[in-house]
This record gives sequence, structure tokens and C-alpha cells, in this order.
Amino acid sequence: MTGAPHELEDLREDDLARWLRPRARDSHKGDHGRVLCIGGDSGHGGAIMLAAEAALRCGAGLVDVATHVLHVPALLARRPEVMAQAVDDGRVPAALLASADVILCGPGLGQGDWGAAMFAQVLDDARPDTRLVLDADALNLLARRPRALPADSILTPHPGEAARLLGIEASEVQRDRAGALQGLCARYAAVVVLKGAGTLVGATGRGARRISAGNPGMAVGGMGDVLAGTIAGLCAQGLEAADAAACGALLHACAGDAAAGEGGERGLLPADLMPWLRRLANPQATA
Ligand SMILES: NC(=O)C1=CN([C@@H]2O[C@H](COP(=O)(O)OP(=O)(O)OC[C@H]3O[C@@H](n4cnc5c(N)ncnc54)[C@H](O)[C@@H]3O)[C@@H](O)[C@H]2O)[C@@H](O)CC1
Ligand SMILES: Nc1ncnc2c1ncn2[C@@H]1O[C@H](COP(=O)(O)OP(=O)(O)O)[C@@H](O)[C@H]1O
Repeated sequence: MTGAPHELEDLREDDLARWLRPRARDSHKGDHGRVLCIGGDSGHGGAIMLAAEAALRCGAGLVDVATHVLHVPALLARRPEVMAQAVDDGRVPAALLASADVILCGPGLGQGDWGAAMFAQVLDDARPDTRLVLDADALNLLARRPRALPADSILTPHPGEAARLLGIEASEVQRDRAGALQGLCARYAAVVVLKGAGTLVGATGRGARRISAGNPGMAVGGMGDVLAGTIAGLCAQGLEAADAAACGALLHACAGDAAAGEGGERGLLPADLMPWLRRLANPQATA
């Protein structure tokens, strides 16, 4: 990310082509990264399914999911491309952690023993060069028990989660979103995506980026899970953390606008973004 700390860069759909270059003709799945998605406790299986599908639709080479046993059949029925493993004891298989280029932890994870154990395992045992994307309940667990994060970890809070991470009210976050973004980057030494109308993306010592694409049709459960998978999928393909976060937030917002353009904002579903994520992730093909 470029720019002095006080600068604010507005991103537009055209900017996607800066980051989303055509693939080498002879590339193979190993070149496009392996994402491990961890989450989906009982009652919240859809969150991790949406995240995993978004990572694939944005071009990740391989996607693993570690989730509650109840969700494995539904996940495989919906997306057989995903490699799903049941976790019943709160331990992610070590081989999955070891092979991941990017770990997305949090969608539907819950804050009980099962989710907390896997979150701690990720922070303790992930390879030092594995990029972390932390969303939803991983952020709530981090807020309850702050810990140092690996360099270039990406946090994707909505204003409620941002408030918990900062120990303030969501209304205070919304009153000064730029200040909250700066506070989060500084406190957690991470790349931060502060979601909501006018999503902001920041990293310590760098100017923030703002995304004005997106629409109120996107205010529906599961939309943030799609964003987290989008960012993880882009990270896996080699984008630097701050760029993956900015490009992912932009791609997601533009996909939301394109999908709303087809049938309107009200009733828009997170899964409606999937074909648009794919289309917009190939800007040269659609130019
Ligand atoms: N299909 C699924 O399985 C879904 C599972 N989900 C999971 O459900 C769990 C709980 O997440 P939730 O996000 O619903 O609960 P939270 O309690 O984290 O967030 C909801 C609260 O945050 C605040 N907030 C959020 N966005 C705001 C904004 N733009 N402006 C101001 N305040 C705002 C509000 O106070 C709101 O009541 C997570 O694990 C999540 O991943 C959700 O993602 C929904 C869909
Ligand atoms: N009014 C809006 N304008 C633009 N984007 C929005 C709007 N409402 C929600 N979004 C986007 O939709 C997503 C919602 O994420 P989140 O609140 O985490 O949902 P969930 O946890 O239910 O998946 C975020 O990317 C956010 O920026």
C-alpha cells in the first residue's frame, strides 16, 4: 500500500486491474495458493461454506475447510471442489495447518470451547509464513483475550466487532471511522478492513483506502463471510496482505453492486455475488 499515513485513496472498479493480472498460460493449481477455512460451529455452517466458495471463485488453487461434522455433507453437496474435514475435538489436523498458505479463521466459529481451541491452535501452530485472515468470532475471541498476531495478519471487523476490539461502543466507531481504523491498525499491528458503507482499509504507517462501491442490499447475514473468503483467496494468489485486503474489499463491493443491478437491492443474497466475483476477478476478460 502506498501513501503517507494521513492520505486517503479512493478505490474504483478500474483499480481491480492493478492487482488482478492474467494468469501465466502454464500455471497450475499449486501456483494459486491453498486456503484453509476454519469455522462453522453448530448452527452457523453456512458462514464457512460461503467463505470457502468465495475463495474458490476468486481463484484460490485449493481450498480446505475444517468444520463441525454436521456441515461436511452439506458443504460437499454444494461445492465438491472444497476439501472438507470434520473437527469434533477442537483440533485441526496438523497436516491441514502445515499445508495452508492462508488460514481464514472465524466465520461461524462461535466463542465456545470448540472455536476457542481452534483459534488458539492457529495462533500457536500456524507456519510463520502462513498469512492469517481473522473474521467474525476469531475477532471476538481476540477482543476477549488480546494476543500478538503474526506480521501482516488481516482483520475484517464490522463496526460491532471493531468496537469490541477497541473496547468502545459501535456508535463511537461509526462517529469516527478513520480514527477507529487507525486505532485498530496500531493496537493489533495488522492490516484492517473496517466494513460498512464506505469500507476503509488500512495498515500501520500507510495511508488508508476507501471503497464507496457497495450498497444497502449487502446488509444481510453472510455477506461478510463472502468478503473474508474473497480476501483469503486473493492472498493465496500472492497479493501482499494490504493489497489483498483492498482488492478483496473492492471486488466484493463491486460484485455486490453488479448483483444488485440484476434484481434490486432488497432480497440480495451473499451467494448471488459468486458469479460476479468470478467475472470481476478477470478484469482483462470483461474490459
Ligand atoms: N449463514 C451463517 O451461518 C451466518 C453466520 N454468521 C455468524 O454469526 C456469528 C455472529 O455474527 P454477527 O455479526 O451476526 O453478530 P455480532 O454480534 O458480531 O454483530 C451484530 C452487531 O454488530 C453491530 N454492527 C454490525 N454491523 C454494524 C454496522 N454496519 N453499523 C453499526 N453497528 C453494526 C450491531 O450492534 C449488530 O447488532 C458469527 O460467527 C458469524 O460468522 C453471520 O455471518 C450471519 C450468517
Ligand atoms: N449499506 C452498505 N453499503 C455498502 N456495503 C455494505 C452495506 N451494508 C453492508 N455492507 C457490506 O456487507 C458486508 C457485511 O458484513 P458483516 O456485517 O460482517 O456480515 P455477516 O457477518 O453477517 O456476514 C460488509 O462487507 C459490508 O461492508
